[in-house]
Amino acid sequence: MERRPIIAGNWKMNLTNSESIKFLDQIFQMSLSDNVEKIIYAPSLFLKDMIEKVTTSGIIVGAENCYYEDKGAYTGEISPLMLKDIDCLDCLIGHSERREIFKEDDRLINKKIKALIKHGIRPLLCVGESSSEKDAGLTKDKVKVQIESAFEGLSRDDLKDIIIAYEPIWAIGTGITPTSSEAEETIKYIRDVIRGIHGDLADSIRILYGGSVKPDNIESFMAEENIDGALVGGASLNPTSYSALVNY
Ligand SMILES: O=C[C@H](O)COP(=O)(O)O
Repeated sequence: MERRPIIAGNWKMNLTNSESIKFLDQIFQMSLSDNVEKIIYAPSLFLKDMIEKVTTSGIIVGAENCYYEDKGAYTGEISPLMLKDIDCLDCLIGHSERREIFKEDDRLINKKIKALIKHGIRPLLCVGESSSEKDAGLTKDKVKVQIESAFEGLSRDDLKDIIIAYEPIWAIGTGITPTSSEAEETIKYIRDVIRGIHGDLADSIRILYGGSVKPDNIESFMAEENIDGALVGGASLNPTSYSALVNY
């Protein structure tokens, strides 16, 4: 099945507001492939300005995180309702930095996915193993549990637009990556896990690879049958390298 590739940037806590606007001004001058879906997940503070600015550029702006309640006494959090109100219809969920530093577990991530879907916001769910889990041969067990817990209580129709990113934690920001065939093997396995839950949804769902993706290695990942794109941290912060990734 034909799946449109996605190149998604995750800016994390890096650029300032003025740098984010400068990034967009620069990228608007560059020619970007229409064959690729382009998403930038940005800090919540900049989302409204960025969404107003991207208009017809073909770039989608998403949030890096959100809470699962609509409103209430949750100091420091933002809700899916708030995202929807500013036309932010994409959100990263379960990034390993959220899981590790902010102690988010699979149950919380499942609640967040349900809340996003309820509001018509498309989640991009991150999964992946740590270095010690990899060394212990637990990669497949880990991603299976993460996918099954994230999908719990959700129908095939609920999940039709979800995007998955497989990000081995040991590859994030390290310059070390699995080979493209190792990433392909795990991503193919994730597709099989999805097939076990929701049948042929597995054929249409887009699964990205993330972890030290750069303009000089993107092609090898994109050449793999089951890898539908990349979730990129560091190399998405600069318009020149982000555009090189989009035009891989
Ligand atoms: O969400 C993106 C990933 O954490 C990858 O980050 P990186 O490209 O800087 O390794």
